[in-house]
Amino acid sequence: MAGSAVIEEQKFSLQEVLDTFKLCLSENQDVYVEHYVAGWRGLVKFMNSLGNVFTFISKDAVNKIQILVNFLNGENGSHYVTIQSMVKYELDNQLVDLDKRGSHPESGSRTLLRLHRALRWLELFLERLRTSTEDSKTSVMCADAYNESLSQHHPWVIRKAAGMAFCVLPGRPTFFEVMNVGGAEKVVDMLGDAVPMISKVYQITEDLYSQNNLLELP
Ligand SMILES: CCCCCCCCCCCCC/C=C/[C@@H](O)[C@H](COP(=O)(O)O)NC(=O)CCCCCCCCCCCCCCC
Repeated sequence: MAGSAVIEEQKFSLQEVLDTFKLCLSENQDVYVEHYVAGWRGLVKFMNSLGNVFTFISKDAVNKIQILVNFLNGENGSHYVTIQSMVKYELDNQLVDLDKRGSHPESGSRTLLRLHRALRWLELFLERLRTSTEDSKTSVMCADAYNESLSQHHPWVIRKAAGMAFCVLPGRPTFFEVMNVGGAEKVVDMLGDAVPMISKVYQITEDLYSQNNLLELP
């Protein structure tokens, strides 16, 4: 029949995105920048599918992803394979502004730190989502997770804008649908699998930054 050759578009699934974070860890627990960035790309895609109000948030994430990809594909790319090698390389070569913004305002280390802080928000939000009930509000879960983490690093105006974005988040049923994982039970299973993985990547990065005194990079 004419027109019946429907092109099967690869449907977005949050499961695949969160699986990307599993690929982040090397055998000796180093974090691969390539997969870290791929995970964020998928999250941005998810966020954009929720509506235009979220583009001010995703734009910043996209910008930071691009900075890291440029390093990865640049002439010193071999130093940017893992977060560990990136931090070492940038510190050894004085490529990081440590106290105030100066000649290296967009180092890999400070750029990744911004995503790292956002990963903590994600971890807290997903854990709330996992343990939520039918009448739980995504906007409240999202705001609580944000206030407990990322908001502490944001000025008032950003906190205000983020708060407004949370208010227009779709409800739990729509949210689960867009995740495209299956019914609520499946979502809970998937999150039970994904959250510990994300926590692990978060913790390894946190320890690395803490050991090198990099948690407050400007
Ligand atoms: C699904 C709802 C999405 C809620 C997202 C919650 C996070 C709210 C963050 C608001 C950030 C506003 C944009 C501006 C940020 C920058 O000022 C600030 C500092 O950067 P600078 O030092 O270079 O100036 N940037 C940042 O903190 C990085 C923010 C990155 C945010 C990425 C958020 C991606 C969220 C992905 C959603 C996936 C949800 C999946 C759930 C099933």
